[in-house]
Amino acid sequence: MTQSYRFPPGFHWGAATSAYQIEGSPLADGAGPSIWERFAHTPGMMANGDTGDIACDHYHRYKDDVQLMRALGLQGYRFSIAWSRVLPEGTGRINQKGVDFYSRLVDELLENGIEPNATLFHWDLPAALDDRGGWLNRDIAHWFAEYANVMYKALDGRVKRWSTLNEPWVVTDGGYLHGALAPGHRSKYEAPIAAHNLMRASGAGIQAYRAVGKHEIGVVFNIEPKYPASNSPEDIAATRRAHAYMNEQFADPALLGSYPPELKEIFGPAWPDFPEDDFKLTQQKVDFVGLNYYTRAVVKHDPNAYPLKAVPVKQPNTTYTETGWEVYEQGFTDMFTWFKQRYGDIPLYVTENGSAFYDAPVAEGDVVQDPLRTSYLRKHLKAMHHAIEQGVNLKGYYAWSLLDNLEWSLGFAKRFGLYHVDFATQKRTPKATAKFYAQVIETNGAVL
Ligand SMILES: N#[N+]C[C@@H]1[C@@H](O)[C@H](O)[C@@H](O)[C@@H]2O[C@H]12
Repeated sequence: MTQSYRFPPGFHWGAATSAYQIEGSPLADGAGPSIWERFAHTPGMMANGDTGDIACDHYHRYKDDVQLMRALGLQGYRFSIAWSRVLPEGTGRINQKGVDFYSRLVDELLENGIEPNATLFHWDLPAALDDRGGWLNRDIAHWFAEYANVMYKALDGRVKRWSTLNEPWVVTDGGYLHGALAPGHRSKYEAPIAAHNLMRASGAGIQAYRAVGKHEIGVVFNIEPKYPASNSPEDIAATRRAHAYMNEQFADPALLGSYPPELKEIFGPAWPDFPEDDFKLTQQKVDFVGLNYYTRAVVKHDPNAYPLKAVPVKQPNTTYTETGWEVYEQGFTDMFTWFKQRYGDIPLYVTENGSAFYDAPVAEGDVVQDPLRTSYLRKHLKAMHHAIEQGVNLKGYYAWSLLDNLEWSLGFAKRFGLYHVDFATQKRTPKATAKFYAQVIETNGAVL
């Protein structure tokens, strides 16, 4: 009997984006600058000098982009809200034009039968708050709750699925430890403090929602399963450190109210003794957790690697994406199994999954042929189905991404979109993967 890949009735199919990566017009209509506005305009920080000044011009083209979603039969759309568009100084004064943009977007989605899924923070912290210490200032938990309440009041009811944070690990590893992302700090003393305050803020945002919200709220983590390069004790220990640092550092305080012991081993004297009371804030009941999966890492011990003493090992005879990530769909299944074993049967959404591959230029009216991206999607959807068959409480999937967009400091060259974007003309062209995904949605997976 051939395997059926039909998903459970009501499984939710969507696509995802984020504000700074697609909107453009970051300072329009009274918006304040974010740390990404500053970082992108700092010479040398962005590939090819690319910025989010225009990006996909979604701020002006959102109605057309909603029609692109409708053409695929998307049931949901995960987007993020630019904090400094609605609170230009991060707290206090509300920029109603900024709030109105997201209100119009939500209404456009609902009018086209697409469920809005809003992320409050997808890396673009208001610059004014960074000037006050940003994620290093414990007050940011209150600043975030104030911002969250502004958006709950404006959108809750029309938005029925909220996330507090997107991928806090990337914020601290890229923005505070290695300096490759905004705000570009390089300190093993700052990274744990920023990480802890991110989870305090997430907890404060969830607490605030419980007081006024009537629907669902959760948090989104990136998970990269780690596999030892050998059975040597050193490699196994290195793998454990890498796993705790990336996959448990944020989910544990949110879902268990503690940190894994490896973090003190990794950071040593740079690891603060956080007040026990903080975990009463970080640990809040969530209605779901969003998991972003792209790849796995095979890990070996390296005494010179800072600060993990662990490095990834490239694998032979396999496919790697344009972002240097191994195509490894078994890791997708393994991730769900691990997460359920450690944190219990929490409802889960795949809030991002996708791949960047080179896309050949297109002729007018053609479909961009992208076989490697379609293969990646097909393999990962099948792996996701296996997880559901093993009892994982998986409710939905958001493909990353609806559109080719600004891949942060990697610029526009890394293309993840279901739709190709010609950034010179802003023309959107469907890729073959978009057509395939539309069939997956229409058949609820039976086409796989
Ligand atoms: N790189 N990459 C693709 C994708 C990025 O574009 C998203 O903004 C992040 O949430 C996450 O890192 C994943």
